[in-house]
Amino acid sequence: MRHTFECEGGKRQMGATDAEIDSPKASKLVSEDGMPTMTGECANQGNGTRTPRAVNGQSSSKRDNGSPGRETHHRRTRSRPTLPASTGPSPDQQSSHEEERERSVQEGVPGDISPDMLYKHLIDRFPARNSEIKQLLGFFGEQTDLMLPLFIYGGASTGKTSIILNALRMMNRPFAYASCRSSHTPRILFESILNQLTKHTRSSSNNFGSSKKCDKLSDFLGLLCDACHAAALEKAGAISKGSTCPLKKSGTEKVDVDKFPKPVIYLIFDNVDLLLDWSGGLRLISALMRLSEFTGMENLGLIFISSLGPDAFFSGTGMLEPIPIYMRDYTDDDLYQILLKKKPKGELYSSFLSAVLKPFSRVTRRVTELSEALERLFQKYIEPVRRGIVKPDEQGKRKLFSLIQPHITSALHQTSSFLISAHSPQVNVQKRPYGDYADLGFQLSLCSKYLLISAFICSRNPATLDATLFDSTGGRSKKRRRSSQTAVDKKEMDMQEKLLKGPGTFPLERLLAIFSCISADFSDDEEEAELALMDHCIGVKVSSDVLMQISTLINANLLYKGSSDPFEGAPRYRCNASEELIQMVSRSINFPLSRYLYRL
Ligand SMILES: Nc1ncnc2c1ncn2[C@@H]1O[C@H](COP(=O)(O)OP(=O)(O)OP(=O)(O)O)[C@@H](O)[C@H]1O
Repeated sequence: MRHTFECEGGKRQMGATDAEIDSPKASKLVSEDGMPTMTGECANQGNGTRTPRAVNGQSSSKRDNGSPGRETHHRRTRSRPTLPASTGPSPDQQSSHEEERERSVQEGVPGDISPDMLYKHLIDRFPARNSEIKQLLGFFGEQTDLMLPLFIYGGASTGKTSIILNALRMMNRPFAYASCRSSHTPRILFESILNQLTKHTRSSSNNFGSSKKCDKLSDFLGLLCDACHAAALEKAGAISKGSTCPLKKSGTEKVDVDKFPKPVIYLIFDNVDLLLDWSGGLRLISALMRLSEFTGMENLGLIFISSLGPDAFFSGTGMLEPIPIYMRDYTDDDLYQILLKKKPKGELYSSFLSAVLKPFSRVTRRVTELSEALERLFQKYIEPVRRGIVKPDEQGKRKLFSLIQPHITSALHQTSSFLISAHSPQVNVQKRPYGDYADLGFQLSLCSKYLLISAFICSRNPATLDATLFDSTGGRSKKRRRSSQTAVDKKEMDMQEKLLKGPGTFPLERLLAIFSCISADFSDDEEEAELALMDHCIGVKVSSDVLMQISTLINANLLYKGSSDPFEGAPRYRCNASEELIQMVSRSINFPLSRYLYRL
């Protein structure tokens, strides 16, 4: 089939996100000055030959040493409009986290940018991601280079989405983005992609409707071909405006587009791990992976973003796996660099971070959550400097630290309670006033409640006390020795230090041992059946049931499972729940928590 197009620049910005496109206010983003937001570009290969990308991520075109690509065409600078603070209500409205992310994506985008500058800008914007960014830019190559599907995976808030979207925006590549979190049915997912490719803005004038109704994959394939073709033509039109490009024609003269390589249209599917919970989700993702094959469009750049690794999707399916790119978790040093970057001229912030980051990063390692939690504490920290009571010199910093110390523990507790309520829809604490806690019907099973309490005890108490608190039959030792004043002082200091460090980690065996002790003594008639099951579970061989409950607690972010210790070889766990929450859980099952907690 031969296609023709008119050599005119696109009138609107390509690759707008769900939030932009679906928002009633999105039209503002498109072209406030009535000018096209795409830059005039000219493909470096005007001879119609395509450049397939090598699997190692390097385009077959030559690259500068250490740089992700080579400048081969001219770009015009164009300022980009910023996303409004609130995108207003829309059927596809994204969560505040996603809105924040979209805003960050829009941050100062230079227009006329070489691959070297692009790389430098990205590693500056996203510290601790140098190698991943280099790898990614290698896969993108030039704008007409074909790309194998990419599978970007890693933990929450590791920059997977922001880095991809930032890179594509800065390269001014055409793309459509859909998150399976906000687009929670196949229909919304398909329509969101089509809306973006066809520049359709949902607004009151079209009753917030999509460009096309599309709830079947077969319909999507057909409509996607047309939408991508239109987007490619628009991009090629913009390319043809470059003065040295063989595509350049004057006015509205028709050009045979099949003679020239089509620009790659990138389709980004975010949070695809959620597809595993959709009925037929696995089939859908395997179809999405093969979109190029099903539509016959080789110029599709498919990018899948997931918090689960490829094994969760492709293991044993016989499917051709996309190229995996792993975004590793951030270390404390990485988090320090990232947070510091957000505070220019942050000398005081640097010493503040050195003092408090460690305990907070044990509660959450998500960049946005960490920076929000620390910001509140930082305001307290610098208050004496603002009021002129303390000077920001070395001595002053020590004073500031001693002043902030008493606030750290409560800030940690506040943060962990807030995060638990935010991450666990079942334990919806923040919507209830404090007095209602006792009435909250926890959706946790009895077994999970005991496990959670056991985890809290493990995290709170030193392991050396286990033998004192729990005797071999599961009972509690009532013996208590009187302590001297010095011993009490030492204990107090130890305890303060422990609280400052945040909840401690423990091995699975310790959790199960304490679980077995505390669950043995407490039962009533109503709970007998479940406890009987528990007794069965905690026999010599721990059944997979208990392990499943543990993994549920991990998924709800109530329990944290670390990576394996290189010496012990087994992962260590930590309880993320606040004392307030654990007390609530204990009350709900009449468990005498205070008897088991190490206090002075
Ligand atoms: N290396 C980094 N430097 C600066 N900011 C970062 C970095 N990594 C993540 N962030 C910030 O963290 C926030 C979350 O990032 P992003 O949404 O891209 O992560 P994600 O891995 O896609 O998360 P999720 O899996 O939850 O969707 C964004 O505000 C982003 O700017």
